[in-house]
Amino acid sequence: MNKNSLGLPIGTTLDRFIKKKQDEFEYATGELSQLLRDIALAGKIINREVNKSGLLDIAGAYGAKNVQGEDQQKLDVIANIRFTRALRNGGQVCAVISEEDEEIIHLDQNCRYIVAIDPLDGSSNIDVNVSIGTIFSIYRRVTPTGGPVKKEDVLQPGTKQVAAGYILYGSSTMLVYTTGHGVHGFTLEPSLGEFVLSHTNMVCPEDGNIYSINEGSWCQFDQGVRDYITWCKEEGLTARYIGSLVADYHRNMLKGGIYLYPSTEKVPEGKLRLLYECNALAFIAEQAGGIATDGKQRILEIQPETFHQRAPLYIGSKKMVEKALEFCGQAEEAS
Ligand SMILES: O=P(O)(O)OC[C@H]1O[C@](O)(COP(=O)(O)O)[C@@H](O)[C@@H]1O
Ligand SMILES: [Mg+2]
Ligand SMILES: [Mg+2]
Repeated sequence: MNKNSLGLPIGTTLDRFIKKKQDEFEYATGELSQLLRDIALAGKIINREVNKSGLLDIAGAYGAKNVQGEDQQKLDVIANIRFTRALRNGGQVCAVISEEDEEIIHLDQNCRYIVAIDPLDGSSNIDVNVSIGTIFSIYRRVTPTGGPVKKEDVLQPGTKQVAAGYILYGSSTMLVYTTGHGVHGFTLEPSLGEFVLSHTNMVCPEDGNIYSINEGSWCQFDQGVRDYITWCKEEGLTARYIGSLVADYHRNMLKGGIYLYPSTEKVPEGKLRLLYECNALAFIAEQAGGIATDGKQRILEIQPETFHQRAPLYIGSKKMVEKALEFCGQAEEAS
């Protein structure tokens, strides 16, 4: 029987993989396994909606703004409802913090898992048929189960994540996650409706030649950032920017590259959200041998103060992020 590098048969489904991993942990209760399955199920449901996102009833703006002041797209709202419902029905989660909700969504306080989620990442690309995603972080609450979930349960540094990942709705649909024991990727086999193990022990190349940044913000960048981009051009590096964080990060993790969203005059604290964008990708990046920093410190070490706080993000291949920090570190120190 053909086996992959984990000794698992080719075509191993996510369910079987989760079960095998659970059996490796003597004290595993199965709760986290079930939660990962619930997220995968919600991902399949969203995938179905995304595939028809060009059709009238799904396309376009929802007509309301989220806590960030951004116009919500219909699919942002649909994805938020579907994920919250799947997590509620799954019965493993006591609270959710979502990009689309200002406050904590309280579920079953007898449960011990907290999920931070960006239900639909890359919203500006929904209606133009470009890859989009979902990003999730999982924590254990710090207050006792049975009692109300408190701010400190949600405002935990990224180092406390027990699992994190993303779903990429692209030419194929992939679920990529880590529980702190390597990064594995599963591709949705549409005819089976199953996520099948396709990428084991994903490693981000130490160096690469792709840089991803919205150069449209050039006039707002600090000199250090401008100098780094100029250096990338002089070195003949390739510019790639999809405008969906999940898709840009995924490509760069596979091929070697750096994604930067620095602080700018318009967004002095950065654009991307710490709890449900930066932390999850930082956990994945570090587990794949890459680096994730805000220009001053590891993203995972930032102590969150508010649910929707933002952070500058420099993430990707180790040598490339180190080079960027040579240019940009001072910029972030000064900001
Ligand atoms: O349009 P900009 O300023 O380049 O920002 C693009 C970035 O914003 C995001 O769309 C923010 O995420 P949401 O779509 O979830 O709000 C990222 O996916 C993307 O990398
Ligand atoms: Mg996002
Ligand atoms: Mg979003």
